[in-house]
Amino acid sequence: MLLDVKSLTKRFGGLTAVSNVAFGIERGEIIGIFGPNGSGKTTTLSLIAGILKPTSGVILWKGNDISTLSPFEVAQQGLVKTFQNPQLFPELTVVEHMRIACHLHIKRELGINRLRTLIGGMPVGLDRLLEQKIDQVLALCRLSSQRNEQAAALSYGGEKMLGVAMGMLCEPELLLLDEPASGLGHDEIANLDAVLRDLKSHGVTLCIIDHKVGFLGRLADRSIALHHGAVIASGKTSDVLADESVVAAYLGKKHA
Ligand SMILES: Nc1ncnc2c1ncn2[C@@H]1O[C@H](COP(=O)(O)OP(=O)(O)OP(=O)(O)O)[C@@H](O)[C@H]1O
Repeated sequence: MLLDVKSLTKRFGGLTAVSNVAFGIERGEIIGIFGPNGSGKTTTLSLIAGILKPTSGVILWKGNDISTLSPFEVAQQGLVKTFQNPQLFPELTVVEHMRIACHLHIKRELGINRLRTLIGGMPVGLDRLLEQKIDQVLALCRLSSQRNEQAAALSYGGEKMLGVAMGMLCEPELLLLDEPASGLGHDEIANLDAVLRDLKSHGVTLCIIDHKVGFLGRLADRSIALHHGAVIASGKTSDVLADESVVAAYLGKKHA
């Protein structure tokens, strides 16, 4: 098991946002997390990514508890979270954003101590390697033709894809995606679907939260459904989406 979440609970004062959640992720799968607004999806991803600390429970990554690590340390382990709305610099180009995102890659490649020696400039060859890596990831994310465009010129879908591409430069083993399809049109969702399948075929394990049941229903091998912070169904995605309690949670009991 790559990731094993056990009895995960997060309280904000009197509100229990995540309640005793347990699930596992195997290498190479796409896992979907469904749930209506406020059901605890983002909180769960933020706990896994180290952005929030659990009130109780453990998060095992390859058997080691990572629940007390900082987001940076979690990312170094190979778990990277993308944001629903990536914070971009409007005047910087796509490729300049990618270069900024390379810092973690450099640290992993050379080790933190070696990074200190880079302040005076990169070792010969490393910059070329990084540019190659950037080109590969831009191609994978269908952003090559926009490499020299300013972020301000990107569509919303392009901005979100750049967020995914920047996450990919951290070389994730597990990429956590927070609502990658929200706000996207039909063609952009089809493009996203193709990119995420390509990432999977390149060996990246994906954990995706989204409201778009059609999109995630097609993509996710397995899913969990949350309601009021608790898991109400888990298993094969089609079974989870057909589950009576999941339908009731989304549409209200009288429609279920
Ligand atoms: N930092 C916080 N402080 C207090 N309450 C919070 C905080 N973050 C989230 N919550 C609450 O925890 C609950 C779960 O929120 P969360 O954002 O995880 O849900 P979600 O399923 O991702 O919702 P959405 O689909 O609307 O993004 C909500 O009631 C929310 O208001």
